[in-house]
Amino acid sequence: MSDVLVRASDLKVHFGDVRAVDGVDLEVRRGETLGLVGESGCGKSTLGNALLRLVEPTNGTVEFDGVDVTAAGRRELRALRRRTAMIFQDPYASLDPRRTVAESIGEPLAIHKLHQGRAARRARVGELMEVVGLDPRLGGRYPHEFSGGQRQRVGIARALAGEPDFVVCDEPIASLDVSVQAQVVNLLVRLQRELGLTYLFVSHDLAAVRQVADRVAVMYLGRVVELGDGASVSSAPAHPYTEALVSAVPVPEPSRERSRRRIVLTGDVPSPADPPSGCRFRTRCPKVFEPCPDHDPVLQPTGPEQAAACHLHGVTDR
Ligand SMILES: Nc1ncnc2c1ncn2[C@@H]1O[C@H](COP(=O)(O)OP(=O)(O)OP(=O)(O)O)[C@@H](O)[C@H]1O
Repeated sequence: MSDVLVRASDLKVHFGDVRAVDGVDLEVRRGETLGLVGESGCGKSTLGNALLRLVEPTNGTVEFDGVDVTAAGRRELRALRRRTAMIFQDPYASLDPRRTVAESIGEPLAIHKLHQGRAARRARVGELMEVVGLDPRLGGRYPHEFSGGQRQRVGIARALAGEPDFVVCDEPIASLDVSVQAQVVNLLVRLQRELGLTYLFVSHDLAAVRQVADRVAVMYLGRVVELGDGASVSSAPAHPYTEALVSAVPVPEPSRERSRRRIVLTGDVPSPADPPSGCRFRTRCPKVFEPCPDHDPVLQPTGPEQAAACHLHGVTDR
């Protein structure tokens, strides 16, 4: 069995002129949490959706457990739907307000024909609620009767209903009160351990990603510019963009925090409809050198478990 569960190869998703994902090669390993960070609009959600084939790629392939899902027929796609799930940023928007939470959690069971029959389904919904720390007796209530953290637990229970292997967590704590963020993160970590899940954890917040991720992929304008184990990426970033992201994260110790040097990127993020020629970070890069070669760099190893797409790390062409 390969240790890679999901593999994207030269994946592109364009919406008209907008190159939301523009040539991504990425592997998600079985049982890991791969963090995906980058500024708003860099293509994180689109990449997550494309890995689950919720959007059609413009180019490239996605393999799930060795099967090319971009070429999958209906049966294979149905199997993929069952083995994958998504946890959304805003459970309020992703849950149907007119359905009880038990109905919402039970819906994937009906879709995937699991635990058939009323009693079996009811029992399974109760079990799922318990797994995420909700009292099953609250199953008859509606989403608006729950707090934000509880609603996210409902969203997680719904995601787990099909017994997925791979879960894309798209900013799962961004809309929650700070006080409950840690509880939801701890729940996700516990569920991963207990159920052997593989996560893609999408966030604009490097500090949040660092807490949960084994490895981190950094995205900029539709491409992965750095990939590595969490410790290396955050303590010795190899790409100038990652360096800027790392420098923006506050340090808990006051003495180190006082001497923290922030790298403030100047200039606007270019439009994904018209990315700069050559390296697409060059218009904002503090380390741009003249002349950076005029093609887009590809990921090059910079350490045992680290790679960066930057001309500082050797010049290669695709
Ligand atoms: N369905 C769509 N149709 C057209 N453009 C889209 C669509 N979905 C996303 N985009 C555009 O693609 C680019 C990438 O968006 P995406 O939501 O993937 O980024 P993101 O990094 O997840 O940002 P955020 O954190 O704000 O969600 C943006 O310019 C966005 O406007």
